[in-house]
Order: sequence, then structure tokens, then C-alpha cells
Amino acid sequence: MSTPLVEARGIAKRYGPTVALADGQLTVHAGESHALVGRNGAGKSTLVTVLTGLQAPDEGTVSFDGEPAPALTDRDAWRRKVACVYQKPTVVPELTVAENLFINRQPQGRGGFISWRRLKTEAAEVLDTWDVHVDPDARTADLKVEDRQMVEIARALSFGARFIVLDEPTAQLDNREIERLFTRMRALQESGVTFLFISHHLQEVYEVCQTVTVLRDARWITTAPVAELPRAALVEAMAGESIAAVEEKASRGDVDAGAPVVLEAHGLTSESYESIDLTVRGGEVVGLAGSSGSGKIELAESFAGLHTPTGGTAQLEGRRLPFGDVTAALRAGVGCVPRDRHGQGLVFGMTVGDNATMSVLDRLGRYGFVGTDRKRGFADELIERLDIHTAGPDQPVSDLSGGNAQKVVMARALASDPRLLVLINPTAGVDVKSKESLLSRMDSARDDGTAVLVVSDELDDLRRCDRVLVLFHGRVVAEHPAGWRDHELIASIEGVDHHG
Ligand SMILES: Nc1ncnc2c1ncn2[C@@H]1O[C@H](COP(=O)(O)OP(=O)(O)OP(=O)(O)O)[C@@H](O)[C@H]1O
Repeated sequence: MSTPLVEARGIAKRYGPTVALADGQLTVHAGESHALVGRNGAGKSTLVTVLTGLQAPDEGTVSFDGEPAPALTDRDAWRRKVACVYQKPTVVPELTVAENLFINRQPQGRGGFISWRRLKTEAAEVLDTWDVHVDPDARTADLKVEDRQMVEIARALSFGARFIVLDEPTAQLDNREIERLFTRMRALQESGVTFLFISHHLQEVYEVCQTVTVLRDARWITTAPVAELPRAALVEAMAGESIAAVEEKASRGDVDAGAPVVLEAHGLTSESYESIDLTVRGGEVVGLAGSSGSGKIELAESFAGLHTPTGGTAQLEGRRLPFGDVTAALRAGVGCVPRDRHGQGLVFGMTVGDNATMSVLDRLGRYGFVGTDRKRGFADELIERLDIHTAGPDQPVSDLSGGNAQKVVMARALASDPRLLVLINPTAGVDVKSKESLLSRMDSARDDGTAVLVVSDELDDLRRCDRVLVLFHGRVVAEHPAGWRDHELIASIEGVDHHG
């Protein structure tokens, strides 16, 4: 067989007592799209930091095309080999696309000054070569996520790298954008680009990859052509147990039509949506679906104080819900899993336990004093209930894997026993098994009579809802009671069965 483009052998990496990787292996051949999958905390991101030269492994070797990887300090040599496009942008938002493409290597004109004209022409050339339709003069912050990802890919390719790691690239994209990304990936693959694709959406692995590597508990488990590893076997490799145990079916009881209305909104309007009327009863789970510009996220954020309507009212259990104030919304009884766990969800300098319990400190102890044991016990219970992979409540949240950090956000939203639970893409970045445990937390909140509003691009999440409202250009255009067929929901999300 030909020399692999990338080969990592026996990679070990420890952080103090935590073994992030004990035996990481990866062999990627030129021209393939290779999936890297595993449960939250399995070691995927750790392997990527080693493969991209951001960290040296404690043990093991990496080679590219049969040659040992460059020295860690030789950043230019690494840039010519590999790049990773993360969920969080690595481009500078305030700069233009052209400036980002040539950051730190601007073409120089006469007298050593930066030649802005040349910079723009060369940027346009790079974008053109890789068929990226983005204005080089656009401010990067104004780009849509999919365009920002393409600019990052083009930048990596312009350095000479032909191996691109995509770390959960679909997490913030809607269905149509995902299809476009896959089309671009296939085209780039034909031009000789090789991808390592990390995703918790296994159907995507089957759609766009030819080979898959599974990590579990910090170890390499298997590498196989995707065609030879059916879904059940793949989940079993990831979870170490059979699929039946992982995906026990959810039972969804009917909502009590006489249950009291918990949330009632009238005529809600903002720059993102218009004239929205909405009611959610106790024990009811209402889904909000729509494409990325539909206003569904802003609408849900309005109830948690994260987005401010310009008109209309909302009442929570008969009391007016204050807008634009997160603390007031929390006090009024709203728990929220926000869309951005980095910006809105977690305090990264604090421990897992402090983050999970910070919204309920006043309830854990009187007069602001909280017994450490009490808090610890409460945090331990949340960690256990949500299956959070951590060394314990004292571990800083910044040390957690992405999916486990998301579970801490969920723990915090549930800790205050909210009357209304607002969940925005709650299962983003969460592995198959943890997804079940998160969704079953949603089910038990419903059983306790909580009203739940969930925004998601995941059909699996929306299937758990009693009804799904579809937004299109800021208006509710369809309502689907539970039991809808996938194609019906997708058609109304895409605006096919109505005239928005
Ligand atoms: N800087 C760090 N300090 C301490 N522990 C860390 C650090 N980075 C990662 N870990 C630990 O290493 C383990 C592997 O984490 P990693 O981020 O590689 O997992 P992952 O497979 O990418 O998970 P996810 O799917 O949730 O993103 C986890 O237990 C994590 O808590």
C-alpha cells in the first residue's frame, strides 16, 4: 500500500492525573475523507492538537508522507502540512477576508510597505483558485459561518497544506448549508485535498467519508472503510456496548390538554421575527425549527433575556416576563441552555461544580452561605445524572472536552428547577449515548410539569417534542404535531410548502 499521508502511532498525552490519550493511532491516506469519531472525552481533540503541532505528545510519533513531523517551534513547516478549522473562528473578525488570508505575510510593495492593492488581488486569486465565492473586502465578522469556514480552508490551502481537519464543522450549520459544505468537500477532495472529519452525527460520516477511525476511552479501537462498518457496529465500537442498550426508545406520553399554560406570548416582534403568538403548557415540549436566518434562536433567546423584543408581551405563569435581563429571567423561573457555551454558558475559570451550581447558590444555603459539602453533594449528583466525564466537581471547566462542557451547561439550566426550560441546540457536540441521557433529562423535566421550548436543527431532538413550530423569515408558518414525517418537516423548514 502507498505511504500514508498522515500517520500517528502510539500517541499518549496526560494532563496531570487525566489520561487524555493512552494509545492514539491514525493512518490517513491521500485523497480520502477520514472520519474520527468517539464519545465525549474519548480523546479526539487531543489527537488533533498533536496532529497539528500545537502540542507535543508524551509518547508516540507523527509523520507526514513518511517523513517525521516538523519541530514544534517551526510553525511555518506545520502550516504547510496541516490545518484545522475549528467551530470557533481562528480568523480575526475585525479584519477583511483579504487581510485574514494574508495575515503576517502581506505582499510587500516598494520600500517594504504593504501593498494593499496586491493583497486584494492575491486574495481574490486564492479565493478563485479554490472556488470560494466571498468578497475579499468583506469584514470577516459579517460572514456566515459556512463562508467563514471556506475562507479558513482557502487560507490553509494557500499555505500549501493539503490535509485539513474539520472539527465538528456542521454543528452550527442548517441542512442546506451542510449539503453545500459536503459538495465543497467532495470537489476539494477531487482536487487532491484530504480531510479528517470530526462529527457526532454518524449519518454524516456515512455521507461524506470513506474511512472511519474510532477512539474510546483514550484508545484507538478500530479503523475501517465506512462501507464495512454498519451503524450498529460503529455505535458499539464507540460505546463499548450494543446499540440496543445505548438507544433505548423514548416514551412520550400525551400532553394533558387541561395542563395550565406556563408561557404565553403575544405579538412578539424584533428585527429577527414578527407578530409571534406562542403558548406552552406545563409538561409540554414545544420545538422551534427553521433555517439559520429564520429567527428561531432569537425568539427562544427572548424568553431567557438574551435577545430583546421591540414589541409584544410574554407572561410566565400569569406574571409578566421581564425582557433583556438574564438574571431577572432566571429569577422569574427560566432555565436556559444558550447557543454559545463559550460566551454565554460557562465561566471557564471556575470548576465544574461551581458552574453547575452557580444559578442555585441562594437556594443551597441561607443568607448567601453555602455549605461546601452541600454544594459538593449537589454537584456530584448533577455530574452523575448527566453522565459528565470529569475527574470531579473540582476540575476546571476549561479542562473538559467540548461535549462534556455542554452537559455542564445543561446541569446548570436544570439546577434551578425552572418553570420554563429554554434549550438552544442542546445536543450540539454531544455524543450518541450522552444525547440520550440529555434528552431523557428533557423528558423528565416535562414529567415534572416544566414547560420546555427547544430550538434544534436535529430531527432526533425535534421528534421528542409534542409539537414543532416552524419559522420562516421570522414568522410561524407551520405547526406539526408529534408524529410528523421527516420530509414534511424539512419541506416546511425549507419553505417548500408555503409562501413565506
Ligand atoms: N487542558 C486539559 N487539561 C486537563 N484535562 C484535559 C485537557 N484537555 C483535555 N483534557 C481531558 O482529556 C480527555 C480527552 O478530551 P478531548 O477534548 O480530547 O475529548 P474529545 O474526544 O475531543 O471530546 P468531545 O467530543 O466532547 O469534544 C477529557 O477527559 C478531558 O477532560
